[in-house]
Amino acid sequence: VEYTELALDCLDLKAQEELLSPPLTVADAAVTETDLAEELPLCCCRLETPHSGGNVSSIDQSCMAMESTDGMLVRCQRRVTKQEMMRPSNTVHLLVLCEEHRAGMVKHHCCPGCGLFCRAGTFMECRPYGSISHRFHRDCASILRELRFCPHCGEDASGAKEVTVSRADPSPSVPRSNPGPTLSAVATLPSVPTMPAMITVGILFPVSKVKRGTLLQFAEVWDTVCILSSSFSLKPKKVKYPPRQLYISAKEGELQKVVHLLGNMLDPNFLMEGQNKGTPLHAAAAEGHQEICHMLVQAGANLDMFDEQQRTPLMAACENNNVETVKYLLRAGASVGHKDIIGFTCLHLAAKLGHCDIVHHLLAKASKYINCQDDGGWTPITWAIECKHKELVHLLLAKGADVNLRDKEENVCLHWAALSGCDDIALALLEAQCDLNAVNVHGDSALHVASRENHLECVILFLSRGADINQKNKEGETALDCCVFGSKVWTTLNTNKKLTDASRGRDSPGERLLSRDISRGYEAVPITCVNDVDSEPIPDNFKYIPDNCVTSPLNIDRDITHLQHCSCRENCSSSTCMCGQLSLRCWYDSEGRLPLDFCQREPPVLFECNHACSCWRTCRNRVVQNGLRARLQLFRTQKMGWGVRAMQEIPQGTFICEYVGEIITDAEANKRENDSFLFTLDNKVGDVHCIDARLFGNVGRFINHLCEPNLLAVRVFTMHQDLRFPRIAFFSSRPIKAGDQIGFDYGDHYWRVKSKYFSCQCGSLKCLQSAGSR
Ligand SMILES: C[S@@+](CC[C@H](N)C(=O)[O-])C[C@H]1O[C@@H](n2cnc3c(N)ncnc32)[C@H](O)[C@@H]1O
Repeated sequence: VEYTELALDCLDLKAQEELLSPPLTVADAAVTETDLAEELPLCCCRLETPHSGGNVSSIDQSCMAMESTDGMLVRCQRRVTKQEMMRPSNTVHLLVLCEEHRAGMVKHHCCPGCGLFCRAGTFMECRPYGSISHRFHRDCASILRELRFCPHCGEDASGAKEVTVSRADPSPSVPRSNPGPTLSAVATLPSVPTMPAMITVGILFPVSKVKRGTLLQFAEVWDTVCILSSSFSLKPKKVKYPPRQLYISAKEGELQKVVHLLGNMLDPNFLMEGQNKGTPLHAAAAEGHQEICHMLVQAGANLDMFDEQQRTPLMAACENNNVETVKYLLRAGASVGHKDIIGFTCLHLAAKLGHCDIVHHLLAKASKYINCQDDGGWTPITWAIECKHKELVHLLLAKGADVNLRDKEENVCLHWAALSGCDDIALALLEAQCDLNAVNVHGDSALHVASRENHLECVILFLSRGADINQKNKEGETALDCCVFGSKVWTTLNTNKKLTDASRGRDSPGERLLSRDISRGYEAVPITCVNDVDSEPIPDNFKYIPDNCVTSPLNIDRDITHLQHCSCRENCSSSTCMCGQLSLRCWYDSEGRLPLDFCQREPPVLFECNHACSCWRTCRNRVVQNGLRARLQLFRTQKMGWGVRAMQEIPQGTFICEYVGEIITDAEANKRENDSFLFTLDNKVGDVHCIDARLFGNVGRFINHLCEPNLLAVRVFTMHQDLRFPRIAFFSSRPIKAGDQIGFDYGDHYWRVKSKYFSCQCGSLKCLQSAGSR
């Protein structure tokens, strides 16, 4: 046997094709190239297929075997004597072989992964029956590793050893301790027409040499693979691969194989059984192979395909902290807001695992999901707290995470910090206005939780910030009752209780929490009720409702065909958005606020996008319909009965709440005895109607008149556009500080009527309606 090694730089691709394509193309064998692919990875080494006629003669036909010999690709040139065909792998056509290579097949010396004869070099060898050695390449076919059995005999491959076979003596094998470089079955071709018995046609090169760090253009790689694969007759569309191969190659990072398989029309959206029915894109994203992700996307992979857990490829990349892949998928348009089977978004996954960079990129792309709740009501920051990812907690706080959102058990973030015992996280949460006295469904405050968990630092922090030592949960237990008797926590709580009880006699009665949520969970954020003024109990002479209601029919026009609607395909914020040409003009900025120059003297009527629009439910022109988001508290005022105050800083233009009640006719309003909760829908169209919040209402019914108002009432239409019935929405007319009472101007007409009975108690130096000012 002679070997001729050729320098790579003398290759001429056209000559290569001419040289090798004709003898390696077995056109007549196509009929037998059937379902063998389905049977892989077990070999067909001893399966002979009679040639089905045609013009191949033993005189002019040379052997088609290809060998891998010490990293070189070598092709046999011997004459064949028998017209039987054999198939070493499903990656190659049926081959006519010389006697020596037929014998090699029978000995299982051909790798079923790539179809090369394992002549010399480093291979895996399985010896189930002592003498016969079954050879295959360790990294050649990922399917072999995946299935973990010898592709020749099906025996457990854990017994297989890596061996080095010398060129001179192919039979003895030596176990290797240090595996050599990974080989992939791709070769380049020579241009010299030398025809010895064996001819070297190129070198096998490691997959790792594939260009990294840049996204290869599909066409570039595809061309390369088409040319290279011609050496094996791997002509696109002629070989039938199992569809799962694409998933496996995508997972293994085999870029060129992926491109080749895509060229063979393997479905990029194939759902892989046993792998959560993920797609190849899931696999590549999970492993961080962004070049492969790109190839798959180019070939039509669905970016937002769900697996069995309803997770997308972006989620897989986030979970595995593959920052570059996440960035690629986001640029390609993957959706950030998808939820999996337990309500997790990408942000939840990244936050739970403490992947700061990923969270940062996700928020840069779509900050609106920062407070998205999973099926347990947990937001990304809840997970970050629970898992003690301090840096991430600070990042999420800086990006505006809401620390007072309640989970399904009505815990706020502080409860979870108390449970995890992270006092520095707890401190950051208190600085971010997390409610220290919030209680969950069990009536437990954060102090209860920290005491029960024996977290001394948290207990000290909460007490120093004024936590109520005497607050009882639903079992009637105080924090002191929850901790271990005699522990340091117990001593601390006990001392604090003695001091608190001793000072109680001197001080005025403290603030009483009358309700942790007057909306009974109907609003997205709870509205607490407190009284530190008198003994008045919580107002219970009305029914809290989140939306307007009727008690007799009013025939509101809800005909969908009567709705003005937009045709925007996106979120109504682009320069091409057509809403501006309709009454649906979007007034809201990217934060959902009215602009600073919004006309407060005569506010325009707002039309938000609706269900007849083409835009998404998440479009920018929807704020009031998304409901109350500001943190409010019902409190007992000194002179105006109940009032409402802000529990957070509120920038100008923010939607605060709606004035909700029973919609009635003007005639009905005139009949009603108590007019304290009437709001006239003075809309100048048809009959006049009012909203009466006396019997049915929301938090808006408790908002008092202020002569220096910080609220502005705006008429808004959302899901219907019957002009007789606008919704009344309050927006902040100036910045509001946490703790400030909120109020609007009841109007001169109101005070002309009411001043006979009482005067304004707003307490402002600029009060216009007090007894003294009239
Ligand atoms: C819509 S309710 C507001 C909630 C009310 N404070 C309560 O306790 O139910 C309106 C009533 O509140 C009282 N009120 C509101 N603003 C006031 C003000 N500036 N001065 C005095 N009373 C006021 C009046 O009794 C008025 O009829």
